[in-house]
Amino acid sequence: MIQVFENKDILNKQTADLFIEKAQEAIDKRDKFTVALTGGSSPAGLYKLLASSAYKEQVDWSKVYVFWGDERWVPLDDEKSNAGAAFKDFLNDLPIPNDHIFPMWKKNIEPEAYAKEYEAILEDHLELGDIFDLILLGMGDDGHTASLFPNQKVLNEKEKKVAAYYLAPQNMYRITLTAPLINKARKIVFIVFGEKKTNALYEVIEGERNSTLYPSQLIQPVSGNIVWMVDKVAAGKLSI
Ligand SMILES: O=C(O)[C@H](O)[C@@H](O)[C@H](O)[C@H](O)COP(=O)(O)O
Repeated sequence: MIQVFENKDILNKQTADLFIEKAQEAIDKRDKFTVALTGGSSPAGLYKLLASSAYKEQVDWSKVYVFWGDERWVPLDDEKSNAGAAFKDFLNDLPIPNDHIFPMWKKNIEPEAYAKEYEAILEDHLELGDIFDLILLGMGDDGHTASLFPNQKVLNEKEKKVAAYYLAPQNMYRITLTAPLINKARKIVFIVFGEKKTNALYEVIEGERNSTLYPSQLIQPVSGNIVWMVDKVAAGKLSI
């Protein structure tokens, strides 16, 4: 499903409402809510809203478990850290127990080894070992999502739930949930806005099927429960 909003502010508000709804539903049914956050700049507005007084009281944060969809392999105090940004944007302001928050980075360990450790963490906390209640995703202007970048071997990963690899064009390691794991989520929400995304969004949604070039095409949850929250500008080339 694609939902097009007039602007980024309305998009963020609707996404915050959806987040709250999914959190309440999961807590009512299973007494916990497991969410994977996205990095990059797209979620900042959403995160700030969730920590604002209008939203904060609507969730029992003590039952929330926070993971990430992907991470740049840098310490949390590095400005490139997805986890570091999320702490600043909202996690520091919410009463989530520290041992419910699982950044995809740890010191004194190699990224590949931590990917294995992260799989074990997921197995301990997710229902049936791999079902997230909600996964938030952004999309790059090249059509990547999480750290599933065009032309990378990780796109073919079928066994691992979490993979780490050296991303040569960025000269850094990336760690990411793999597409098969992401696709098991109960609900996937993409957040996409701005004119830099217009072309890639068109290719991903309506272009030829080519997930090597447009990895976001790999994201098709088994539940069928995916929603693209997009603004009018990003949706500019879509036929809807
Ligand atoms: O670590 C990352 O870079 C991401 O998680 C990545 O997949 C991001 O969501 C897109 O690149 C969109 O980035 P922006 O939100 O900055 O446009």
